Amino acid sequence: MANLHALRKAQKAQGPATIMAIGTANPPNLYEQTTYPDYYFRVTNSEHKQDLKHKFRRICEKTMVNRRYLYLTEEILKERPKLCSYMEPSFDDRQDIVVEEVPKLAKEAAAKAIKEWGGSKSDITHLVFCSISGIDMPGADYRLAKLLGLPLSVNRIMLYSQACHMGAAMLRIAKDLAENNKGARVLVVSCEITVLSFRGPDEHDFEALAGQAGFGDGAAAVIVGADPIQGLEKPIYEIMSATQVTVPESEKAVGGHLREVGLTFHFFNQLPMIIADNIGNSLADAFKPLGITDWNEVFWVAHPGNWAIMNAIESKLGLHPEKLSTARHVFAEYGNMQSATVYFVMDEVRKRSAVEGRATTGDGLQWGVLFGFGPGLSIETVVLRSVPL
Ligand SMILES: CC(C)(COP(=O)(O)OP(=O)(O)OC[C@H]1O[C@@H](n2cnc3c(N)ncnc32)[C@H](O)[C@@H]1OP(=O)(O)O)[C@@H](O)C(=O)NCCC(=O)NCCSC(=O)CC(=O)O
Repeated sequence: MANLHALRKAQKAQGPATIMAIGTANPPNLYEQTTYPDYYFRVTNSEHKQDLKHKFRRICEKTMVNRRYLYLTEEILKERPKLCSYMEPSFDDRQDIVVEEVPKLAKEAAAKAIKEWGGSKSDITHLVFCSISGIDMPGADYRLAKLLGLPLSVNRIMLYSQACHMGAAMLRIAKDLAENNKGARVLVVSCEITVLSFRGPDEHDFEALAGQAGFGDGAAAVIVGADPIQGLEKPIYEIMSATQVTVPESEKAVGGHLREVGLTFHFFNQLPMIIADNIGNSLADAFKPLGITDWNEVFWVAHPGNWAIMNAIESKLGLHPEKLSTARHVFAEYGNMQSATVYFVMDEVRKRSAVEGRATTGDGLQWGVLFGFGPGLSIETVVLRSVPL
């Protein structure tokens, strides 16, 4: 028994899971929000719906998004006109694109993370990959591992058809992998492109229209491992805890359905209040062991969702405006890239901290919260510890 105990102890890492690199990527096509209504109504052959176009312009302005990167272009849409209809069966056309393109964009982000990490690809032991799009066999994880040239021994996990909370949820998974497998180096990748949900406008479907106005395409990757090798690996944040909670009776608050017409999307207008009303309990539970009860004492890496959600959280928790300013900046510059967004925010927080001469990677503070939410309603709360700069 004593030997077994020693064996099990030797299998585990000593220190906490640590984020050692962050990489991000977007498709090359940049769309300014001011001209997007003209583009969108032209490519979807909807110019005759002028009233709806004016409404869409107002919705675009209300999002507070300035610009977004999207994989789809006018040329691609001309080749695949079914994507421009409101509800024509079009799944095969969409699937042909996402199966190929999701791993490719993911590779760009992953390659940047691996470069920053500085280790060898052969030392990557686990790959955790999420995308709403691209269900296939073998999956996008297999394609990504092949594109990157990862060892055949890499342990792969593919998470399809999840949404915005998965950026935080994958850190929860990576933490368990890194801390329970000594020497593990986990490549965590998220890639979201909106090809499944792009569709033409319909005056009776506000939720689809709001989706067209707010979602953007992006990929992000992080490397997670415990016990960084001194002189070789540079910690950015330690992951102290990671938990998920499901808000009861809230499954209709936000979600989607994969159908012949692609991915449909729905949300409640009350979503901001539902999130703001429930996040306080998650924060209290997460920070109780540290004795922290003032949410302005921690740095924030929040999934933005939309502007109203950030307003509701800020007001309910009494947050100072700078706490969500990086989340707002990322949302304004890229839109809601679903599960990838929170990694863009994390990348921006550590870069801004360095540029502004802060003492730590977390705006000069020691403790921080990385927060995600998505269909369920699932709330993910990750406690981060910054490192000195
Ligand atoms: C689209 C919005 C910017 C609109 O902002 P506001 O609601 O403040 O603006 P507003 O009230 O003036 O509404 C703008 C126009 O839309 C109309 N409108 C608003 N709500 C409506 C509804 N439910 N049904 C029909 N029309 C509606 C208004 O009448 C108005 O039209 P008119 O101008 O004609 O009077 C916002 O609702 C928004 O950000 N929605 C995004 C939703 C979203 O993407 N959520 C995803 C987060 S989910 C996530 O991140 C997690 C995940 O995906 O898992």
